[in-house]
Parts: sequence; structure tokens; C-alpha cells
Amino acid sequence: MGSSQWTVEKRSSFRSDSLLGDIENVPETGSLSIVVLGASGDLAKKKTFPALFHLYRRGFLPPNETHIFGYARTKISDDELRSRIRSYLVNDKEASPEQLDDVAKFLQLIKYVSGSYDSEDGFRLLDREISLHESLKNSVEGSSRRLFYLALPPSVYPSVCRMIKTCCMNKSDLGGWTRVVVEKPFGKDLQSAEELSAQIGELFEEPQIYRIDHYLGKELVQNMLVLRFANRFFLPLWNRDNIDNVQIVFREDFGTEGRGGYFDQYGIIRDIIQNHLLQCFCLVAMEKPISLKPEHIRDEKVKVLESVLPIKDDEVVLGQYEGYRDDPTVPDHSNTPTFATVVLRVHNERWEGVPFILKAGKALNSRKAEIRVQFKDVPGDIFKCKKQGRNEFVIRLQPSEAMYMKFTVKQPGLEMSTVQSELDLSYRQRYQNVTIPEAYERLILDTIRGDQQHFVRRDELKASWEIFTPLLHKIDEGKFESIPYKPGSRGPAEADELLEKAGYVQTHGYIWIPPTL
Ligand SMILES: NC(=O)C1=CN([C@@H]2O[C@H](COP(=O)(O)OP(=O)(O)OC[C@H]3O[C@@H](n4cnc5c(N)ncnc54)[C@H](OP(=O)(O)O)[C@@H]3O)[C@@H](O)[C@H]2O)C=CC1
Ligand SMILES: O=C1O[C@H](COP(=O)(O)O)[C@@H](O)[C@H](O)[C@H]1O
Repeated sequence: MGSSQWTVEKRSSFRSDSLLGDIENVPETGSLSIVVLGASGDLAKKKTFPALFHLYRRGFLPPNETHIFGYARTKISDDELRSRIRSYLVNDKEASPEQLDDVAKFLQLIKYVSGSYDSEDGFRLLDREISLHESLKNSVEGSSRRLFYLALPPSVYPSVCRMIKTCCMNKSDLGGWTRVVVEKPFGKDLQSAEELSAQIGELFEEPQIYRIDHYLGKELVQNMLVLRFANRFFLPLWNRDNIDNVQIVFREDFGTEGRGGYFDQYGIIRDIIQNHLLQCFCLVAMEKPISLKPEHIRDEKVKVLESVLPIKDDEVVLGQYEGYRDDPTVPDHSNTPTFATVVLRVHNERWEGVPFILKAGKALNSRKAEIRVQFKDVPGDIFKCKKQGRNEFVIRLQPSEAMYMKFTVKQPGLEMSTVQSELDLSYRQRYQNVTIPEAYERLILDTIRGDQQHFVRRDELKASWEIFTPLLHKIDEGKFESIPYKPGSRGPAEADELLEKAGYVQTHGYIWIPPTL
């Protein structure tokens, strides 16, 4: 095994008993079969297999217990699948002999099975291969663990789940399990999501279903509850008396590149805002859960989602970057937004009157994701420093993970003047010997451990679609126009106007620069 900063010991010491919640008491030994359905696809090669490789290197997938199966319709051999994913695991030119050795050993754990998504033949073959592996690992029938990762378009989820249920379940209940991981977008609106939930819900119990939202696996997203509820600093300030507005922002500096066909059916609200940004919103806005048990946390998320008021038409700006429709898989007259700013308002005691501005865009001038909490002005501005800017607390999710607090200090020197400065916790500088794990890595490990805290529960999903469905239907009916914007820009100017109208005050002449080592 390669060396790693994020070892088994480190992770388990971080997850003390009190942080584990009510995770099922499952055996952590016995054969483990991980099946990646849609193994020929983009997500599988870029994210799922690399995450499995990193877990393998870090000792979480012991080779004497684990086998990995790729499944898809494409007819390829085991070796062809292995060579497709190899370049996503390691850069041959930079890798050490030890890493290359790990890659070779990891790839030998992978077997490929080809079959369709809606007929039993392929799944029966898959089941035979899994059972063979289980018997080779001397697993007692029924005590084995089977994890099915659906790296597939949602349209095939129902038939694939039916096939798993019919052909591939763990054979009896001797402590083993069968779990299914499903990717977003889970549905297109409230009705389709509920239909999908009902179809899958007929086949699997909620504790077997892991609705993945990879933003919930990001380090600084996982830090949100600790930050809010383990620090006295924040407790009294985190409310409408002190906070003026909150922005939750996702920006990418590239377009839909090769995914235009998929993207055009969904748009930026379904791709990013309804899931990734809304999950961040929940963590910023929810009340303190009564414990860290996954159900208690998710109960609070549902509550805050249900407190969101209907979105007002004049608190929405949509955009589409110029050149988006040049993709041959995108219709010439597409109005699908590649950019959106949407203001959410929460009807409760803590947040009444505080706008939560959710903003996401593709082909913008930078790549970053952050949560920006802007505080109100100080009453009685004796330093006349109000125009320099407000206090802001920024949680930079990526890149350059950091938390920094913008505040006013005396300008060092003889004069009594003020200047904007910051308290800065930049992770690369503060945690120099720690490798931050990839989101998918953590979340796959959570599914193996049976920890659903960082996965979306069915009622949470329903509440999230309830917020956006009326707006999405209006967009689909052509009642909103996507304003064109230049690739590499900030997006439509109207979005900045909406921000200002919502109360955000931009600080001029101050830029946070991530510290270098
Ligand atoms: N790619 C990404 O970056 C991200 C993807 N996701 C989600 O992950 C899932 C998979 O995404 P991605 O890998 O990009 O998707 P792909 O389009 O690459 O599809 C994955 C595999 O599914 C099979 N497939 C594709 N279209 C169909 C179809 N219409 N009917 C049946 N099978 C089909 C193909 O395998 P074969 O033909 O060999 O059977 C393909 O290799 C989706 O739900 C996506 O929204 C989520 C976050 C990021
Ligand atoms: O789910 C998705 O996320 C990616 C962005 O993920 P990140 O971890 O790189 O921020 C986005 O590009 C894609 O459109 C979307 O489907």
C-alpha cells in the first residue's frame, strides 16, 4: 500500500463514537463486491474508479475482501476497461514505482461484465460472477456486502433497480447487505422525482438507498456543522439581527464541453442549484440538530427547506453563454440557462428578511465555489469606515479551501485610519501535511460503512423539488428569457443588479489572495 496522510487510524480517530450517530451495526469484514453500473461512462472513469483506487491505496478496500465489477452494455474485455480507466488513476510520467505497483494490483481487482439494463441475462451473469468472488473469499452466504453504484442516466434507474432486486441481492440476512447508490439529477421536477422515489422505494428500503450529492463530501461542506455548532463565536451572530445577506456561489470557467446533450435537458438550476447549492444552503440555515445522528440532521434540513417561501419572479436572473448552442447536441433555439441567480427567503424566526442568494454559472471568468456571509453595518459609524466595506465571513469550498473573515482594522502606522483586512484559515498553509480526500472517496466509504448522514433523504429531496418546481416549469414554458453573456465574463449584468437590490454591498479595492507557502 502506498503511504498516505489520511490513514485508517486518522480517519477513525476523527470520527469519534459521538460523531458516528446511529450507523447500522454492520460487520466490517467479509467479502465486499462493488459494482459500478455504467462503467463505460464519464463519471465512472473520472470519479468513481479513481475514488475506489484512492480508498484501496489508503487501506479501506483490502484485496482479500474486495472485488470490483464494472457493468455496462458496451462490449469490452476486462483489460479494455482497465486500460480505459488507468490514465485517470495515475500519471505514468510522475508516478513512483510504488504507485505504479498499486495501480497494477488495483486493476487486477476489477472484472467487467457486459449486459443490458433491462433484461435478466446480464444481471444473472453479474450475480454469478459476484457469487463466485464471494465463495473464493470464503464468505458465508448472506454475510457478504454488495454495493451497486449507478453511474448511469436516471432514465434507467427503475429498470436497473428492478434487475438488482430480482437477480443480484445478497442472498440472505446474516449481517451482510445490499446497498444502491444513485446519482443526481434525481428527477426533473417534483412529480418525476416522486415517481422515481416511489419506483425505487418499492424495491429498496430507505436505509439501502444512497442518493449521492458529491458536494456533501467536500471538506469545507462537511465542516459547516462543526463550524456553526461547536464555536461560541458564531452562535449569537448567526441570525437576522446580525447577518444582512448570504451568497452561495458556484462558478466554472468552462462550458458544458461534451455534455451539452445532457445539460440542455436539465439546465443550471437542476444541475447545480437544486442539489449542490441547496445542500450548502441547508447547512448554513438549519437549526441545531438534537444529535449528530443522520436522521436528526436530515430532519433539520427538511424543516428549513419547508420554511422557504415561493421564489419571486423578480428575484431570478437567467443567462446563457454565447456559443453554448454551437454544440451540435444542443438545439439551435435552446433557452436552457447556463447561469442563474435565484434569491431564497426563509420564513422563520432566525432568517426572516435575510436573502439567500444562490448563484451558479458555466463559462464564467473563474472557477470557484464559496459561501459568503455578509454582516450588517455597524450602527454609529464613528470611524467613518462604512464605505470601506462590511464584515464578511467567507467559506471557500474550492479551489484553495479556506475560511476567512473580512474585517476592519486600524491601518498600521502613525495615523488613525482604518483598512479592510482578514483573519485567514487557509487549509493548504495550516494543514500542510494533510491530503484532503476527494468528495467521492469519502462518500463511497460512507456507503460501505452504512453512514447516511451525507446523503439526501427522500423527504429532503421532495422538499427541494417543491422549492424549484414552479420556477422550473415557468422556464420550461418559455416564461423566462436566458440573457446572453460572454464566455469568460461575470455573467449577465442583471445578476449584479439583483444582488445589489437584495442588499449585498460589494467591497471595492480589497481582494483576498490565498497565501502561498
Ligand atoms: N459526468 C459527470 O461529471 C457527472 C455525472 N453525474 C451523474 O452521473 C450519472 C452518469 O453520468 P455520466 O457518466 O456523465 O453519463 P454517461 O452519459 O457517460 O453515461 C454512463 C453510461 O451509461 C450508459 N448510457 C448512456 N446513455 C444511456 C441511455 N440513454 N440508456 C441507457 N444507458 C445509457 C452508457 O454505457 P453503455 O452504453 O456502455 O451501457 C454510458 O457509458 C448521471 O446521472 C449524471 O447526471 C453527476 C455528477 C457529475
Ligand atoms: O454535479 C456536477 O458537478 C460538476 C462540478 O463539480 P465540482 O466538484 O468540480 O465542483 C459540474 O461540472 C457538473 O456540471 C455537475 O453535473
